[in-house]
Amino acid sequence: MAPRVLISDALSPAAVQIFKDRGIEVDFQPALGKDKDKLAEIIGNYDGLAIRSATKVTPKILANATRLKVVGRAGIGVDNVDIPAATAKGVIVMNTPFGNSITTAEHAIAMMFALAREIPAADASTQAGKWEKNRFMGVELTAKTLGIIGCGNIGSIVADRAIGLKMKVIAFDPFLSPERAKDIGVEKVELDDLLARADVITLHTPLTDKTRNVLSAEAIAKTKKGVRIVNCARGGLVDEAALAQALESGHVAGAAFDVFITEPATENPLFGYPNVICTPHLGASTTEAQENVALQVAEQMSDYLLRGAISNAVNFPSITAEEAPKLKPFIELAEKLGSFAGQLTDTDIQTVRITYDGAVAGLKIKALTSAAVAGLLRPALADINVVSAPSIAKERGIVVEETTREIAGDYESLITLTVITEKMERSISGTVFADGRPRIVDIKGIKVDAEFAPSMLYVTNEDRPGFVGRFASLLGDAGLNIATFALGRDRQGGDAIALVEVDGKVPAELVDKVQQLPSVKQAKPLAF
Ligand SMILES: NC(=O)c1ccc[n+]([C@@H]2O[C@H](COP(=O)([O-])OP(=O)(O)OC[C@H]3O[C@@H](n4cnc5c(N)ncnc54)[C@H](O)[C@@H]3O)[C@@H](O)[C@H]2O)c1
Ligand SMILES: O=C(O)[C@H](O)COP(=O)(O)O
Repeated sequence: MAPRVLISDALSPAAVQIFKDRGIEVDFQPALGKDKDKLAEIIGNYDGLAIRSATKVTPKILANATRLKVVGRAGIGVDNVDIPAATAKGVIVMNTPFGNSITTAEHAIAMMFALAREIPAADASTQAGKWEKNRFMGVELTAKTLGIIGCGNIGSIVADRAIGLKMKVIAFDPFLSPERAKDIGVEKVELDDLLARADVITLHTPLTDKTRNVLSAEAIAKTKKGVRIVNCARGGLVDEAALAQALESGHVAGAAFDVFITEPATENPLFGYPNVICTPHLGASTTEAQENVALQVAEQMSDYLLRGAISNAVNFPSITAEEAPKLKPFIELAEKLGSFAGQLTDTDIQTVRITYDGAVAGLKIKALTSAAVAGLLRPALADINVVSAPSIAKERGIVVEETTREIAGDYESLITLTVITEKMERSISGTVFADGRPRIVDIKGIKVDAEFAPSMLYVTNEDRPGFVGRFASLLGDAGLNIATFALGRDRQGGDAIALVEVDGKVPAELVDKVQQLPSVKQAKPLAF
């Protein structure tokens, strides 16, 4: 069945065409994002959801999203998506981190000019027939100091444009390296220094617990009298009420805001001041940027839904379209090794150790580890998948350790999964043969050679004569046909393992009977 995607925001129709061209069914309902009840009602019909900032992907929406595999944000900020809830549900969240950066940087520069020359007010006055030539006295930007808070993709483009305008650019960004600052021609400063020196301050950070109210009343009080403030990043970076007071007192000469604490902003403490300019979250709204982000998100979502390739996901490592087919059989192996161990482990798991030997060590092991953990926990938690597994393991206090050794041993690639509980430590190893099928090659240090089958019986016993005959008779008496039979032992008369593939489900009574055979230590049905 072809995957189905819902576009619930005003994306460029270019996205619709991409989905169609890739063979994906698409519903384009650009106003639906604002109707959360309707969205919750229909989201269960879709494998993918493409959004901008109007659609809020809440736990309630996700709870109804039974088929959803991917949320694609045609833009940068994913603060309208509950990432932990999406991850817990196994939904990939991806964005397009660069497609609208230039456009947004240009909006910030436009806002700075509009503030410096009071263009909106002058326009309104002129068109009202007033010709107030003496009312509007602007400031020149050349040689002024621009303070950038957050000098990432957009901040550094703003810096580049401002340098072109002959401004002095200073930046506060704890993650900006001195080398990068030098490369882009900005002076890296501390926040207080920026506040004291900047004639114009522009914000370009995401909204996090650390950046919320980065321009608080206290910070605004430290700014230069006559400062102008531009926010084209996120509402909440500036304390709007404190800024309104500073505008009132004349300490701040003007403010230009594209983003607000509450959006859509129909009322706001900043509204009504003559020296405030507001736009309705238009930073990314140019034909070019919207085309970029729509095309990119549709390509990324299609690649994931059709080929398992992951790019720009905020909750999973990237997997390219070339890597995806190489990873696929090892993801299956890792998940099945995890499942094997999970079906045999009844007590609380403390640690999972996964070792990658040989060629597999060169692949994206994060994805393989996630698959192994998903397989391991699935017997206890049916809904888990590779996306949600790491966070669920963390939540349960399970330590996940990974080791890679690129030198191959007996096999070109080998994955060994070790589960440690309070009472025991159990390891199982597997590989992928040339036919692409995963095999079990070692259980608890005992060599075996078996495929993972839909119905299996796993038996550990003491290596004594007579076991195989009695065991096979019990299966025969129960009318259960043996498809394959793998045996292994650590030494003559030591510990032995039988891994048997059978046609049909293993009845519980049969498991009890096998368990009672002399020399049997454990009998357990397994399903893959
Ligand atoms: N108005 C719009 O329409 C619009 C459009 C695009 C992006 N945005 C927003 O613009 C913002 C910046 O986007 P970007 O693509 O440049 O992001 P980015 O991740 O490239 O850059 C963000 C920068 O902020 C810095 N930062 C993080 N925490 C900080 C802190 N505590 N103090 C100072 N700096 C800090 C980071 O180190 C990084 O360099 C985001 O909030 C994004 O959502 C808005
Ligand atoms: O984070 C972003 O990309 C911007 O805020 C743009 O949001 P929009 O797509 O709703 O215009």
